[in-house]
Amino acid sequence: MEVRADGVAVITISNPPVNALSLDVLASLQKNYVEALNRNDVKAIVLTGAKGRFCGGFDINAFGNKPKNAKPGSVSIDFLTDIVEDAHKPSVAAIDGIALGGGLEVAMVCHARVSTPSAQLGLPELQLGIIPGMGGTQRLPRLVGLPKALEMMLMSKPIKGKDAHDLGLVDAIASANELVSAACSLALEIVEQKRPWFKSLYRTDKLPTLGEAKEILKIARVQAQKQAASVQHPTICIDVIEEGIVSDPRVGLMKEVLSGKMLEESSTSKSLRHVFFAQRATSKAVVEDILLKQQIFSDLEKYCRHNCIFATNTSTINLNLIGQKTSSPDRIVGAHFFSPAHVMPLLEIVRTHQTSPQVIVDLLDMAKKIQKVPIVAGNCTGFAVNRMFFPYTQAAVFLVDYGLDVYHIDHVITQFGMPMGPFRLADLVGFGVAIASRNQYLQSYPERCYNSMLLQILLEDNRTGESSRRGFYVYGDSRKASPDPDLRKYIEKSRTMTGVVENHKLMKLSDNDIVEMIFLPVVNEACRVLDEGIAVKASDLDVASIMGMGFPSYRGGVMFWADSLGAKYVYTRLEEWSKDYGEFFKPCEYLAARARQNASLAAVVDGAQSRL
Ligand SMILES: CCCCCCCCCCCCC[C@H](O)CC(=O)SCCNC(=O)CCNC(=O)[C@H](O)C(C)(C)COP(=O)(O)OP(=O)(O)OC[C@H]1O[C@@H](n2cnc3c(N)ncnc32)[C@H](O)[C@@H]1OP(=O)(O)O
Repeated sequence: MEVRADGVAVITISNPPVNALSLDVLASLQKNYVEALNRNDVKAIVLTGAKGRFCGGFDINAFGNKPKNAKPGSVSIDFLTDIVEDAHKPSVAAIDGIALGGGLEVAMVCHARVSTPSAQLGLPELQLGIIPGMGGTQRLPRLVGLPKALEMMLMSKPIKGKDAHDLGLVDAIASANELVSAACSLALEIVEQKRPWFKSLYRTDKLPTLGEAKEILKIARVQAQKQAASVQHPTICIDVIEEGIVSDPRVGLMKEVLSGKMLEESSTSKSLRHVFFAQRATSKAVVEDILLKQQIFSDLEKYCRHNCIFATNTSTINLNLIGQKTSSPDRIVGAHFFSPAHVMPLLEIVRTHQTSPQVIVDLLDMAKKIQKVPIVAGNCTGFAVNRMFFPYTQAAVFLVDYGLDVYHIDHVITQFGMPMGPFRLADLVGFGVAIASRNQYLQSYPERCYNSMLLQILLEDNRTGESSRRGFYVYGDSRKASPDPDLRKYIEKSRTMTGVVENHKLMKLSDNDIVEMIFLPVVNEACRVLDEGIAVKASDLDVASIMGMGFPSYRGGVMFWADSLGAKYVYTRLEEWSKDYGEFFKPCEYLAARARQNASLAAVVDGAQSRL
């Protein structure tokens, strides 16, 4: 929320890629609204969406995952109607891109709407086997008339902003650049009583007489029965609309809430929501299957132009293998996005020895166009970021195997500045992915992997991380991670299987020692990445660590931070630990050379030839 000098509070919904109303977003929207309504420096409110999209509706993932104790109507009635629509300050929706489902419903709760001409406005809930559940069944007929509202809802048919303006659903049209300022001006005109202050729920000027309404609804029922006899939600939608016209719009709101809750639990809605996501999954991450990828690139080569770039978002398959069935190795390149791709800014552009410089330059250009931060990496298991960070979790698990507490380690690493500790991250990534990646590194760098049984043991007991609500932590309804006392038995089993016993020296490590035992092996591997030419320069690895792994930017990135300790100090610590705990900590030659010359890790020094 931003409060402008003219007294308008602009609240922006931001939840890429479609600004869906997740439970967190709804809670945040309500919190910001209450704050705006209470602030003396706020006269009016404008609600808009980030990145050219107002809102794609309620978060479809949230269906079936709502808090068990959620009061029916808490959003539709208590918040949207009683707080927003009945507020003593006007709200205006500034709509660009999309206002669909709950997104349009929230816009209709506002006292006016400004839209770009091409925006899509609609209530497509029936495509998901449900009905609008934030007041749309009551407000849409009162804004566009009953016949048009029935068509938009029963056909799930959106309309464009310019048509919505003709219908009276939208009060003004503006270009994308002028949208928010136009909405602010309109809001202030309402405050100054230069424009009417409408509450959509109570408008009647667009409604037909009761008799006409009953006739229109009767015809709609017949059509709904003809078009979709095997499902009930279209008829229920008509019943809810009718309730609000025959009785009272607030009674209609409650009927909408209760009907929506019942439909949400129906097998029809569960099936249609599955189809919604399944349709989008068909175009997805082709699995990490080397033969399938080889075939795809071989087929693409037959049909694409001679200068078409063949990029793959692989994170573990050797690129040289992917292009094996093509005669265009110069056009094969890796484009490794970090999950979630629509949020994480980093893009690893991975070249083989045969990738042409032009392809690299073209991808660097594309990266900028899609607002990503590119780093160029060489082709090896894990490329640059995942390669240098593979010791991160392994070092943390090593410390747990030898007696340290999982939750204390996560706390220390979070205090150091990471967004979350290695064990919370492992839960988020999921143990299946973590084990698959570890096996790749075991295969490529066996001499310096620490191979614990802990993850495997947890996975075998169906503890897969956050997705199964049990990993290193346990997870409640709100995704809150809580320590799990049961974890101890898995750690004991892991120690027994690997013959490891608690180490009292390690158990006395200071917090700073814990940070260094986890991050200095990462620095060591980053030095190898530089030594092998996988990364072009140390500062690229600083950017990669910050943007790919969340390393604290105020420490300059992983290599800059290591330089603040000094190559000699880093070398000495690793050398000590390798004597006590093995090859996992053994410092590489690149680091040794710089320690000898007390040089920066970014420096090119004589006498330190790459072993490649
Ligand atoms: C505070 C505590 C409260 C507790 C109680 C809460 C009670 C609340 C009761 C609410 C009742 C329901 C209210 C409402 O009426 C119901 C709805 O709003 S249902 C949703 C309605 N909206 C839609 O149906 C729109 C669906 N989406 C689309 O049509 C298209 O995605 C699009 C928006 C037109 C964009 O199209 P494209 O650009 O082609 O992009 P994609 O389709 O590929 O989508 C991109 C990406 O986004 C994901 N996504 C899209 N829409 C949603 C969504 N609504 N929810 C979640 N995710 C969505 C889509 O899956 C893609 O994901 P990816 O494949 O990239 O992972």
